[in-house]
Amino acid sequence: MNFEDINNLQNAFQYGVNLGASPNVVSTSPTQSFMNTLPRRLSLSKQQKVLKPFSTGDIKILLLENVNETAIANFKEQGYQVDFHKGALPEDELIEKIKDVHAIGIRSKTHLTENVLKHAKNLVTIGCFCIGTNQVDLKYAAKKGIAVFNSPFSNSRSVAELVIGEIISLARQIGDRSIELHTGTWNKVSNRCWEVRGKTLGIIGYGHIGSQLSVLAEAMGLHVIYYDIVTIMSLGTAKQVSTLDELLNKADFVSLHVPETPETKNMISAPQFAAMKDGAYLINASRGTIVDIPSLIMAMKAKKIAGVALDVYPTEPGKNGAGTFVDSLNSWTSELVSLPNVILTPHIGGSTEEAQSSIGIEVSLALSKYINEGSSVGAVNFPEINLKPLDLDQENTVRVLYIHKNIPGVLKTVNNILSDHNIEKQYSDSQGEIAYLMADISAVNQADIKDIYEQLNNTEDKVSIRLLY
Ligand SMILES: NC(=O)c1ccc[n+]([C@@H]2O[C@H](COP(=O)([O-])OP(=O)(O)OC[C@H]3O[C@@H](n4cnc5c(N)ncnc54)[C@H](O)[C@@H]3O)[C@@H](O)[C@H]2O)c1
Ligand SMILES: O=C(O)CC[C@@H](O)C(=O)O
Repeated sequence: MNFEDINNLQNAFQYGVNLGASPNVVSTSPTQSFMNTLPRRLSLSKQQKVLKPFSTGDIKILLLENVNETAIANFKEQGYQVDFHKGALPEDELIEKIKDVHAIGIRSKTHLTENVLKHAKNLVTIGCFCIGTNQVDLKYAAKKGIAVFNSPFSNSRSVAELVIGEIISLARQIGDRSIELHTGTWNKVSNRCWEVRGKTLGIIGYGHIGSQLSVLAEAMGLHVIYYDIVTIMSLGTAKQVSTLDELLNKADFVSLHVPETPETKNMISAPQFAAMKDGAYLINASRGTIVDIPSLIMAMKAKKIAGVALDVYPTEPGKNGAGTFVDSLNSWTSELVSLPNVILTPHIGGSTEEAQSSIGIEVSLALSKYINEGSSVGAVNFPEINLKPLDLDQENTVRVLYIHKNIPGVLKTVNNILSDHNIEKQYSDSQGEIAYLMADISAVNQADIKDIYEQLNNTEDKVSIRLLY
């Protein structure tokens, strides 16, 4: 990018970046109306200076997987160009599209691997409009200077509520009774149908979702035990157990709420099914790789496990539609669907109006703040830094956003370049191989901007650079 490109961009941002402007949020419930105040609560003051972002073209945002309309509205309000798609894209199309966008918004189906990201020439930031970020190569993204944001808890309650519904549905075999009646069969039975009161729920992973579930489950009279790799304060009368086996030995219902990591891959497999109580139930609304499904099928056929609810799968279809959940996707599909008391949902744990609308607002604000101001607060792969927005009277102040390799001597080089000017504020932090410096430089004229840009751009250890003014 040369300086002329930079100047040509300014008109593209004539709509400014005031995040406080009306958000066009859809309101559907009391919870929602609280969440709808989020943009106002996070808004920039009217007295703040509107910074003009630079890039090689207008800011282009690619939104996949039916990201909520609240995000589209927020991005459009920034003046960005939004390319919206309901589903995920096949890899070749994704590679074509990602080549010239500055930001991409995805959910769980789009895999932003090194192979995809290496084609992203202008990508500044990635928004995961969900909790999980395992679908993104976070390390490679950081190496390329791309900040990744997510929504750490906006759909936690929705998942916990789904699991509560599934606990009762499994205990009462509701899925099977419903399928039977749909096909004309009246089957009024009580055999092996239970109340949940007094039973034990074992929660694996006591984070945002696991702890919400704990509170809801106790309200229904379940005893709660949980296993986590860190010691976590229990809510209510729940008790942390020290081993996974102890939890599996004691729980009537086991619910998984751990992230996808190398340690959690096939965390529940044949030995763990063997350790579970006879007739126990399993619920997985975390990630599909955590349960070894062929072992689950064996445990169910042996009547060791009385029922299972799955919301996530090792491989999931990229789009909605008939004929997508079949053996060619996961070889065991037809065997699994033929078993009794198996509740299967299409990764809808976080799919409620409330959650999706909140996530849309939260992640689009984080991306806009990063694009417009450089604030990386909330980034999951990147040093989190922020400087307060510039005031209107700071007319000749330039904000330098400099991402560089985390090696000795870089700051000395950068500060040598900046030393002819007044560095009003500077904030720098590092995470792993990457470091990020934000600096506000005052008394800078147009020619100085060009000079600062070119000098910084020529530094050896630069990963990427943006100047805002
Ligand atoms: N089905 C859905 O639609 C849906 C929606 C949201 C989240 N999720 C999934 O649920 C997972 C959990 O979400 P969360 O917000 O509660 O995450 P979280 O980070 O708040 O909590 C995860 C907990 O798991 C623990 N943990 C990590 N590794 C562990 C291990 N090996 N053994 C035991 N405990 C371990 C952590 O210490 C933490 O307490 C997410 O990572 C995501 O994959 C699914
Ligand atoms: O909305 C999605 O696709 C993902 C939901 C969930 O798995 C998450 O990680 O938040």
